[in-house]
Amino acid sequence: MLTPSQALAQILATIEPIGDVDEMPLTHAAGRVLAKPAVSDIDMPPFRRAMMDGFAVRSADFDGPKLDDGSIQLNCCGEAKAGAPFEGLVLPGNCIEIYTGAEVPDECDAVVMIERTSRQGNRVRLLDSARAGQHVQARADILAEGAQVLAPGRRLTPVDVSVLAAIGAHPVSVFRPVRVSILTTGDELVPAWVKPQKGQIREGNTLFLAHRCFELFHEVLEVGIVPDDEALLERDFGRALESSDALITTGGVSMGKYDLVGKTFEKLGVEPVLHKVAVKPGKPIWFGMRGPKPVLGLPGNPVSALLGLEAFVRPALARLGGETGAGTQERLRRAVWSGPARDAGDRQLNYPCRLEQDADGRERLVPLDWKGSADIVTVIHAEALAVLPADERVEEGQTIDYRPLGRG
Ligand SMILES: Nc1nc2c(c(=O)[nH]1)N[C@H]1C(S)=C(S)[C@@H](COP(=O)(O)OP(=O)(O)OC[C@H]3O[C@@H](n4cnc5c(N)ncnc54)[C@H](O)[C@@H]3O)O[C@H]1N2
Ligand code: MOO
Repeated sequence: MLTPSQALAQILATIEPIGDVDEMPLTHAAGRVLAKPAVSDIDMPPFRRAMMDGFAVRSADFDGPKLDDGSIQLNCCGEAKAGAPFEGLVLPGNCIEIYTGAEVPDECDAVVMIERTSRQGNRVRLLDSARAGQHVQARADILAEGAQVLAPGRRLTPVDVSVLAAIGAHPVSVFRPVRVSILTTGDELVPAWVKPQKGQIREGNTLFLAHRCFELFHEVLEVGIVPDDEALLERDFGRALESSDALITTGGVSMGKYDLVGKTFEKLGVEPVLHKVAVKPGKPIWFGMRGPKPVLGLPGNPVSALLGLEAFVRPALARLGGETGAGTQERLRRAVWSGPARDAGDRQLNYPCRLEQDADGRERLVPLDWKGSADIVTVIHAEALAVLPADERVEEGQTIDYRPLGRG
């Protein structure tokens, strides 16, 4: 059986990005994936910029004779404010009043903060001597015109969008979002608003999966329950596959007589790539492709579906959507196992934990009292899934990987 890392590598190697590009106004660009390099059309700042309110001076003026208290006097010959530069020349012995963000005149090379000055009419006394460059930001100090700020494949954050505005990348070329359908199978399943009768359970997997897909900026087209009936499965999976870029299902992928999902996928022309991964929970995951469309059958147990989403579906959809960065990788961090020594068994064990910080600031994984892959209730309190490697024993105090749970 494949390890989770091997399975993910195979999934990522199989999926090609959709590649369709939209031109988006920056007001709607956060969460979308950049399709072309973002290059600055300006220097940042575009001119030498005052970083304090005060007086723009020629630092050489401070080399001359000083008053008894060490200060010097200059003549104030004008002002510059953000958006309204000083138009004249600042001759030796002169300064101008200047405000934060304003352009520093070419003749000046320093700004003295207003707090270190006193003024009477046009006579300004400067208590501190000025070092060349003081409180002046050089042109293009932050960024030069023509520099690439972001590479394609990046899912844009709110900070990115603010930078794209500053460099003139509006509208911005982004990949269109992935359209995904999410279906669950099982004759026992009823929706949240139905009181379960004998043998029935309320289903929540589709809601978890759909909300995670929203958080990950995908479009969710269809969400629903399909009974364990070959004809209905074929009809509903087939319809969802026609309209969507990817199909995610949950339930019906293990060995029982009514586990019809893999069989239905194959009837619909989905090419199988893998079935079963050495991971607990989540073992019977099914993955295949119909043309360019990934099809992922997750197990029905709710925590198995969660593991499948975090470990495989999240990176798979990120790749389909054109992402190239961390979103397409396994999301793993390191922390100290703070439970009793534990054997993982023959599959990688993903165990729900709280995350705590010890006195030294190190993160600790505190295992919850979890009842296995059907127990999603305990996972309410989990911030992480500790990753206990297959066929190994993890001792208390040992540093191991974990999968963070949460929005990212
Ligand atoms: N003989 C074997 N039996 C099982 C194996 C195996 O290898 N050999 N694998 C086990 C493992 S591991 C898992 S995980 C489960 C997965 O089973 P399925 O994917 O076929 O899921 P179902 O049988 O349809 O359902 C399992 C469980 O989850 C509940 N469920 C289903 N859908 C939902 C939903 N949308 N929301 C909430 N709960 C759901 C369902 O009622 C069942 O209780 O198979 C083992 N068996
Ligand atoms: O792999 Mo199953 O998901 O253990 O419960």
